[in-house]
Amino acid sequence: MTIYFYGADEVPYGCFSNFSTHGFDLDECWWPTAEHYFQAQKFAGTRHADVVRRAPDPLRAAELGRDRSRPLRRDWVRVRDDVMRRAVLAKFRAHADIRAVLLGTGDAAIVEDTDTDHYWGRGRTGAGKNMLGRILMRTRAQLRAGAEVDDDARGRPGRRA
Ligand SMILES: Nc1c(N[C@@H]2O[C@H](COP(=O)(O)O)[C@@H](O)[C@H]2O)[nH]c(=O)[nH]c1=O
Repeated sequence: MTIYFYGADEVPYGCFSNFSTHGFDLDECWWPTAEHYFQAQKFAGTRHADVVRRAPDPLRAAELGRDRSRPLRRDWVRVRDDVMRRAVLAKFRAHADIRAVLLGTGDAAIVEDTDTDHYWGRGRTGAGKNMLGRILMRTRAQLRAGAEVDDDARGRPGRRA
């Protein structure tokens, strides 16, 4: 089975979108959405990162992050997947309700269903890299493994893969 998502308002999988309003603490700051965190990291270490963090909504954060009149950090292409992994993990760690939605997808494939993004999503042809979907699936596996560790720590038998 494959789960497709895109719009943040879709039920039940809109919470997989980086535009969903599920904030979290990371790097000693509060981030209103994963999109705010992701876009701000393009300018990490500069004042503009904080401008992006304080954007009124994720769409504005994305606009600010995509504004190429501001220089991107030089290592962006190398670090962007890790930035996205950290954002997605922090988001799902912070919210039990959406963590349950993610864990409830079992082993289904998760795909960001966008025509326009061939890297984070499936892209126009469907052959896109789907990095956001892949990161969600990896996060799901990490959260599942973490739950097993917690079970063990409380002396209960943990499920093992
Ligand atoms: N969901 C969603 C988008 N997609 C998001 O855009 C981000 C990639 O940005 P960039 O690497 O700057 O092109 C990433 O979080 C991807 O999931 N873009 C939008 O304009 N609207 C939207 O509703």
